[in-house]
Amino acid sequence: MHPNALLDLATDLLRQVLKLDQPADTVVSAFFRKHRTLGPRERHSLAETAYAVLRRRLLWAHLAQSGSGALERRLAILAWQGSDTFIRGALGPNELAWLSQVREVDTATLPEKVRVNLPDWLANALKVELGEEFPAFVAAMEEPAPLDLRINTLKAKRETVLDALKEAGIEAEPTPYSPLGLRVHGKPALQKLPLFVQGEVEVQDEGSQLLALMLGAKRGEMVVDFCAGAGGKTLALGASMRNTGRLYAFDVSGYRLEGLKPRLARSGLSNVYPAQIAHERDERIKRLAGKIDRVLVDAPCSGLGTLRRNPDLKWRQSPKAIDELTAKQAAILDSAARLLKPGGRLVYATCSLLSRENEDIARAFSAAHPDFEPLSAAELLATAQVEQAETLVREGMLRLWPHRHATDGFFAAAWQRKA
Ligand SMILES: C[S@@+](CC[C@H](N)C(=O)[O-])C[C@H]1O[C@@H](n2cnc3c(N)ncnc32)[C@H](O)[C@@H]1O
Repeated sequence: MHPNALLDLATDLLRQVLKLDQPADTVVSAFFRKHRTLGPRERHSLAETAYAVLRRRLLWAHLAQSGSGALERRLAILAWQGSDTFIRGALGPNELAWLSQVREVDTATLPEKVRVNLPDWLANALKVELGEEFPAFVAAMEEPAPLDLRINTLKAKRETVLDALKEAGIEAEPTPYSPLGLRVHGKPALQKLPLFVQGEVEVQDEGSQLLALMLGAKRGEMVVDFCAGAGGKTLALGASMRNTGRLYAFDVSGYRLEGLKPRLARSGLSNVYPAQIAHERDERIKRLAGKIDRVLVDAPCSGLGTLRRNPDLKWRQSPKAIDELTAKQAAILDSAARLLKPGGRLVYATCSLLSRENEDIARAFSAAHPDFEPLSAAELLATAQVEQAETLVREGMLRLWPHRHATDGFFAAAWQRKA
């Protein structure tokens, strides 16, 4: 495709993505469905350019002020993710001169807000969380998230998968904390590899693997994954139960649960019972009250721990949305806790970075439920063979950060229901 035509498409895509009324990946997928003739390289440049703009939106918007023409076109030029020679082929003499001039700007001299690329409410909250680590966090948000795999222990061992990947020309290494994880170098296509098709591995961030390990689900138990979604953690729990017992995968979204089906088929698990519930107080929950050994609440949250993958979230979330989420999180945790038998284990988890969605919810739950004893995350993780477990924990709760642990941002707290 001629550079001009591709830049026009990038401009059009950015116009849609920057409405921020839908998740960026939804907008990008719909755009590619509409433009079916685009090749893989062109898709890659368009999608990566859109994400690059979202990641550093305030910086690009600041630099774009000096140019002329459609704002989205200027943003696409500045953030272009593809060959420089190619994009220059789309520019007229004025744009070329402008681009050279903008590239001379020393970004270190720009105002802080433009350098951190976060809305004020979020930057302020994260400064409180992180103190002097805030700049390291900001820098980490500009790095791509790694590609991690979880070994399906029903079907394979980490060493054999590592060898098979090597044979396929894919480099990987064991993840530093999860005993079930591999971190793959680069972004190779894995979907067609026999070990993926046959369910020996699943793509799962190392942090997500650690949450499932904290639940410690065992053979023959009754376990509930209360907010199962497309089942990332369900699959890990089912394997940890050695495909025995009963694992209920609940979610209010039938659409998300549908996504679990092909993954379940690959995994070889037959102990999983997916069920759509109407809300957290559904009849089904009442029927199972007091009967369950372990419950994971992977609560709906702001998702801010996944900003490297979903940079649009920082512009789409708001303090008001967080207020609504925290009310929901508390209600779900409260209801899910009723499921537990005496002696049973409850884990509350999010992929949020904000204490409002994390420690505050956990502390309020502890205060309102003296019959639930808080458990030490470090001890639970160490028991699950997690290396350096104590470095993953703050005040007894799991707290993972992209800049510290190279995982997505995650939180988890655990309790035991008193006998
Ligand atoms: C963080 S996502 C779950 C991700 C999933 N556990 C995984 O590992 O792939 C949160 C899920 O909670 C679901 N959810 C929202 N409200 C709920 C409720 N009241 N009861 C149960 N699930 C709910 C959402 O549909 C969403 O799938």
